[in-house]
Amino acid sequence: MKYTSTRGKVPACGFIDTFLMGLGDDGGLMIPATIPAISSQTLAEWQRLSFQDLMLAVFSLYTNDEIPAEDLKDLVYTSYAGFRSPEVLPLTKLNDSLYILELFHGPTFAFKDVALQLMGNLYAYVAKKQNKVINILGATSGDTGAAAISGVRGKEGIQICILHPHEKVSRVQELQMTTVQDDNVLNLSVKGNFDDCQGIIKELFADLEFKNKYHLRAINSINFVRILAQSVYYFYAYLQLPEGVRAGGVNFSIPTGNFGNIFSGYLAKRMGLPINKLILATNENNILQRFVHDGIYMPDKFHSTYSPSMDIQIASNFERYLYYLCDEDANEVAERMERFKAEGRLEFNEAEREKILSDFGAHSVNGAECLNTIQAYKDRYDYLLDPHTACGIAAAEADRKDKLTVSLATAHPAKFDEAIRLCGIKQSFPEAVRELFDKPQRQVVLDNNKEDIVEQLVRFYPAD
Ligand SMILES: Cc1ncc(COP(=O)(O)O)c(C=O)c1O
Ligand SMILES: N[C@@H](CCOP(=O)(O)O)C(=O)O
Repeated sequence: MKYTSTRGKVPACGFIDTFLMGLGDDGGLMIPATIPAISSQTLAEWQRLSFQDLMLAVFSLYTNDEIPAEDLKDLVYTSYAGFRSPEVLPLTKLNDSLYILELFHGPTFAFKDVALQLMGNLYAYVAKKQNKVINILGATSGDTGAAAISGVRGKEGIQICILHPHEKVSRVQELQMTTVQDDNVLNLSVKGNFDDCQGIIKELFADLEFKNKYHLRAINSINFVRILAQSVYYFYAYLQLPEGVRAGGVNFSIPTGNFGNIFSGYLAKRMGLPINKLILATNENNILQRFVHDGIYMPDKFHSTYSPSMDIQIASNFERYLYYLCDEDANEVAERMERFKAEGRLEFNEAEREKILSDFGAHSVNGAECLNTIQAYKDRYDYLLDPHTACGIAAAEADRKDKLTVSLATAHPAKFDEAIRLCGIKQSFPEAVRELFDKPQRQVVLDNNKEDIVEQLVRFYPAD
């Protein structure tokens, strides 16, 4: 398996080089040159697999034996040993047509742990085996940062710096990141929003001299390994459904911000998983819902919402979908991304709009609908949704009512008690969350200014 970039200017490379490169060196996003096809017979054989073994089965189609099978097995089993559920990601039935896949049983209570525990171990493995310097640089609206830090804290040969938007993450998210005292962790709290943070790190990754001098590595979903690891749970959810129930294919509803999670579902679908529609749920930051319904991709005013992790305008992985929408024509993608940069919008033709609507459903959930959904599901099922998951559920109800849908629960409600309390619900926190409130914090607060951020990075990262 070789990997290439959506903009076509990166020479074909292998799995580990793709992992280390993160953002494509031509500014595009890395993707497999061909997507492996999973036959219905293979899918049937995967039925018996645990989540860990399914992860191994999927990864082995992509890793070119660059990681010996025994080592990969070790990495995978170690990564999920700390999850609080024996199934790792349990599937809960709410009613005959609605299931919830709980992705929040990892150490930081969000779906990001699924990929980032593994990526943390993989970085440590590559640092040791290939004697590589691993200086991770990431941007977060709250969850990626906490999960990435948890995946690498204290690990030899790895430094991690995470930018988060100052006072725009939940209290628990902030504490999860900033109470970590390990010397290999730096938290920069930037007076801006997530798009500002992501914009700065993308500029730094695109500056190849800086990227190479400081050995910058990515943990955000610009890194293809994030996408790949997340694609596995779509297979896992499907295989856990009773055969008779899933016979006509499955819809997935996905709370969406950076388009990484939903693109992982799209990858699973292209591999052959019988997915009918991917339902894209946004909050008021609804650029992606407008893209699906109006055929125009154009950022709008930034909104602070009850689901802060999805307060995103520029969705990184949109470019990966664009690549497939353009029939894998990298020159066309490069040209459209240039146009987007110059004009701030992209418009799609009739045929493309039809294609988009055949892949995705979409619903934008406002604050009242989000809180009403949390209240309704507490009353109806005694099930407490976090506000992001509530957006996914509201979208499933709006778009696919009574059609078999698996809704992804992307975070534990304890991370977003601000919204839960507004519903008049008092929840009890898991011990690992409760104890955060007594710990000292460590972070540097900065203006939204690239030079100040670079100054911090240069001081923090070992260079050549
Ligand atoms: C809890 C939660 N739900 C949903 C999302 C959106 O996922 P994505 O950015 O992959 O679209 C995020 C952030 O990524 C998140 O932290
Ligand atoms: N919601 C995310 C934003 C970053 O997304 P990523 O999937 O590209 O890491 C977060 O919680 O940080």
